[in-house]
Amino acid sequence: MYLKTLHLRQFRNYQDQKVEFAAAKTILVGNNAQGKSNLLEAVELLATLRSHRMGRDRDLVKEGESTAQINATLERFSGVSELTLTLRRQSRRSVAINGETVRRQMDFLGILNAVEFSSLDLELVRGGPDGRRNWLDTLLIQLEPVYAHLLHQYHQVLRQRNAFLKRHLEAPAKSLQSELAIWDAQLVTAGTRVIRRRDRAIQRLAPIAAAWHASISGSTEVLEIKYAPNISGEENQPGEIEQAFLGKIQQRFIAELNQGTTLVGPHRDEIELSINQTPARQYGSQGQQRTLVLALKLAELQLIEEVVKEPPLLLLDDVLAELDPYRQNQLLDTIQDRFQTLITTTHLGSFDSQWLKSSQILFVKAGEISFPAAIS
Ligand SMILES: Nc1ncnc2c1ncn2[C@@H]1O[C@H](COP(=O)(O)OP(=O)(O)OP(=O)(O)O)[C@@H](O)[C@H]1O
Repeated sequence: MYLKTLHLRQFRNYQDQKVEFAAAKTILVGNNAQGKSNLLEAVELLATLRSHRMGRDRDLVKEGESTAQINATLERFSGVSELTLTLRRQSRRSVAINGETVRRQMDFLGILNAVEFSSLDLELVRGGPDGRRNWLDTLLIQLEPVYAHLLHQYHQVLRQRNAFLKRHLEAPAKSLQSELAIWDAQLVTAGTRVIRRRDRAIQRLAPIAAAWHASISGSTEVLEIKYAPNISGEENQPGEIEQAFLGKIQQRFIAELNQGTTLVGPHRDEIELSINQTPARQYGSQGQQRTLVLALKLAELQLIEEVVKEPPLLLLDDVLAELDPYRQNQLLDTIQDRFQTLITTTHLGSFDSQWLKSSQILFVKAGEISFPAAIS
């Protein structure tokens, strides 16, 4: 797929900026805090309706304005689409395809696909499980857009069940059992859907990531990715997972009442990353952790391409300079011209001259983009 144009209006620090992408690779150059990452974030939002920076919609709208809009023209094998995302400071966002408002956000997802790779991704190894869940969920949304809806349903039930538990913190257990059973049933149904999809995604991703990892590390290290659901067990049939889920809720009933929160379910899942059978967080150097994250990102690219049958976009936010020349080349060789790639950097010095020649270079300064004459 190919992103032909992007138009940002009152988005972050952009007032009204159009960009035409004229090559498979675009390098955005500028000092810190000029708007390079903001532009990648706009593309990420079109792909997933999420931002890895976790901002609220009102943070995405330019200061002093009430509405922001991101427009894009995207070319796919099936034809050209115009995508529009409108963000509002005070009310809900809306999306449109070819000028027609789409009521269900999941119908908007899956048109533009992108893999984002930024220095924040190192937190996948070093940080807590919520970052890994979030990463997997964002990938799943692109692999099967209906997942966005399933996840939303689960979180809705979870919020309501938590509110119920909090309201009845001091109540005697017996008096709550029958009402709680209604929430339990909904939590189990919605949660099982999430668990099964996460499990399937990791099963597909893990061997691809392990192969990339072996190739980058020269086969000296073995990467293992394991889904460690909060509802553990060998079961993988929906009925069996539901049974195990309910059983665990019953076990933790008193603890949940005491703490006023839901202690069981996929909101507590973990995705374990290990190298040579040691948890990756403890394993090693920053370089090894970077190799792992690079392998994950290359696996995401490959898996999305396999599933959607078109190469997704790759968004590289200030990460090339952090990779050593060998890993840089590994990444650049993989990309070639197959994946349209947007790259941000503060300086062009670290780029291979061949690469620079075949790339479109844009300068970003204070929310404005200039298109310089070709660099020789
Ligand atoms: N809602 C907003 N309204 C106006 N300006 C904003 C808004 N959100 C962010 N900004 C501005 O955008 C700038 C940050 O841009 P961005 O994160 O894209 O930086 P960058 O060019 O990628 O630089 P770095 O190399 O530091 O990541 C900051 O100046 C910030 O004040």
